[in-house]
Amino acid sequence: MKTKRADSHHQCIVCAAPEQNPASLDLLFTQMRAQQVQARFMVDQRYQGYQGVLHGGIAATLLDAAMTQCLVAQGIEAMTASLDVRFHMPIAIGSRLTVIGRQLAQKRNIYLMEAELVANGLCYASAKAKFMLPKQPKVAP
Ligand SMILES: CCCCCCCCCC(=O)SCCNC(=O)CCNC(=O)[C@H](O)C(C)(C)COP(=O)(O)OP(=O)(O)OC[C@H]1O[C@@H](n2cnc3c(N)ncnc32)[C@H](O)[C@@H]1OP(=O)(O)O
Repeated sequence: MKTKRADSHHQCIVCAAPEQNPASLDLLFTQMRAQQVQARFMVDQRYQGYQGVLHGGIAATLLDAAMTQCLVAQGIEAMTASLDVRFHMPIAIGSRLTVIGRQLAQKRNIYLMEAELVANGLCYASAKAKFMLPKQPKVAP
């Protein structure tokens, strides 16, 4: 089941429709099971850092987004409180990635999440993160 583009982040750099944000990576997540989502991402040369290699910041953004979207799909609009990324192998321009996010646990108001960037059955990057619901409005007035 495709997840809806939520009103809370309709101009999101990761998942907005291009008419809402021309710079969007235009990811569309699918809910695979209760606490897991995934999306496909074609690594094109706009996203490179070192020549021919996906920029690590973009890889981290994809991982963060998958975990966020896993919670959003459950109606939980939480903020990334901490993010620990491991870059296992360089990701070549031209790769077709599957971006997977899943929930591991909830401890009080903290959601423990993990995510992976996978291609050809190999995990190129992974992350663990903690998400929290903000007590205050998300952005300072
Ligand atoms: C494709 C889908 C895209 C969807 C939209 C895109 C969103 C993508 C995700 C993001 O990028 S969100 C933006 C990046 N993140 C932020 O801007 C978060 C900024 N930080 C905050 O808003 C707050 O610090 C936060 C909500 C994380 C926590 O604020 P609180 O006021 O609720 O917590 P507080 O600081 O009072 O601490 C409460 C408890 O949580 C604990 N805590 C806080 N941060 C923690 C942490 N990182 N890890 C573990 N514990 C933590 C803290 O120690 C404390 O423990 P105790 O109750 O035992 O004293």
